[in-house]
Amino acid sequence: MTAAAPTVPAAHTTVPWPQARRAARRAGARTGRPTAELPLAEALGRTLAEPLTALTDLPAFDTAAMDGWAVAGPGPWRLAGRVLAGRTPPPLADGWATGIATGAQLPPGATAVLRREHGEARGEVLRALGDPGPGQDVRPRGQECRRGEQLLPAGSAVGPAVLGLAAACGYDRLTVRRRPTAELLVLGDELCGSGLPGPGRVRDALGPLLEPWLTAAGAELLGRRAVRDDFGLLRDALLGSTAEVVVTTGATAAGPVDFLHAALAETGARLLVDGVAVRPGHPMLLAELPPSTPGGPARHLVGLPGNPLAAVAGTVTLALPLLDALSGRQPSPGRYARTAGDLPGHPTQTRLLPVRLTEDGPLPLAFDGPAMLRGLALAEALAVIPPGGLPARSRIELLPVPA
Ligand SMILES: Nc1nc2c(c(=O)[nH]1)N[C@H]1C(S)=C(S)[C@@H](COP(=O)(O)OP(=O)(O)OC[C@H]3O[C@@H](n4cnc5c(N)ncnc54)[C@H](O)[C@@H]3O)O[C@H]1N2
Ligand code: MOO
Repeated sequence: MTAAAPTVPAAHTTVPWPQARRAARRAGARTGRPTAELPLAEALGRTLAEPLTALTDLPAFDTAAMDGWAVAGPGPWRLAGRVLAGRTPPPLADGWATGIATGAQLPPGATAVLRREHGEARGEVLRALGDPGPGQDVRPRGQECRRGEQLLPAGSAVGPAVLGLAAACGYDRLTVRRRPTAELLVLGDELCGSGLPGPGRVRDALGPLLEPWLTAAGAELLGRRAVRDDFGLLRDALLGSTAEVVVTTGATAAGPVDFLHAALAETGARLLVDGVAVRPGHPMLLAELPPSTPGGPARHLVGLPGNPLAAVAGTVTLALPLLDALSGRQPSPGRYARTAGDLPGHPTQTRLLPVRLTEDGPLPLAFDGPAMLRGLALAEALAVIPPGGLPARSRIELLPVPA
């Protein structure tokens, strides 16, 4: 039998947009995160749980920076042998030179590298076309870092460059934050998961959009479920989810079958954000769910409005800052640009506008209605227009779009 929904008004104690974003970050930062030690390739996209400290001097030995000759003392030199990369060379006595390759270890006693194009070898004698000063074209041991030196702080995102640096200084594994688990619940009887939309039927656009976006934002997605417009089914879906972050779409407003507020009240959830002064997306919400096991970690629910661009606004405002904090990432300083012309705003609410980025500044795109994705699909950012709008040449914040 279908459970009757208790009457819970969508209270919508609307907060300013910057405050909502901060609340989401704070909620995630309060939650302790377990760590995992993973092989380098698996650490990609995670966050460092500990500072990255050099395990060795870099370079680990005095290295030839150019192809040519390692020389000891001033020239001309007597020439003997050669050193290739990967070998351990014997010492070089004063007045001697030996052929050397870029990346090879400098022989003990060598004072510089003479580039091939700067020297002339005749038989066993090497002359310089201009004497190399001491240390010329040598990368001295420890030039980039010393063993034990901190290279990156905890909280740094692990991208390909961090993997390269970690490998260069001797890491096989990295200690990273475990990814927060997430589940996506797509609400709405009118939605269909395949084929053409028809009379009264709407294709679920948010499942395909949010799944990869949340994953790219650091979540380990446990699954996506379609939930019918039924109070009991929604309540049970919330109670049954084990995810640390439950993301719902739709049912945030006060329509006849918008059961999200009622279901949250029934599960004992605490609303942290209930309505935000932003267009689109104002009915978005953030709640703290009771732990799925007594004493377990805090869980959260992000309620995204059903209108697709409003859901995108909810994602950048609440879901991404929450996932960022849960992933242990340091707050990013943000991206900014200068506006070309005036950008009109809402009198009291922040506007989030899909824009293209041009040399002159961000340019608003057409088809930016709350139910539309056509503008967003061309957008390179969402521009943040504070209440009242922005005059030309203003600094404007840019938020990420799904990529
Ligand atoms: N009386 C009022 N009505 C509404 C208000 C309001 O302030 N007073 N706010 C409007 C705004 S703004 C939004 S946004 C929506 C939010 O509604 P819900 O979160 O309850 O979402 P639904 O009613 O379930 O759906 C709204 C709309 O979006 C379509 N939808 C839903 N899910 C999907 C999906 N996965 N893929 C594509 N499209 C989806 C749905 O079919 C509806 O057209 O409320 C307004 N109403
Ligand atoms: O917040 Mo609703 O976002 O505009 O359509």
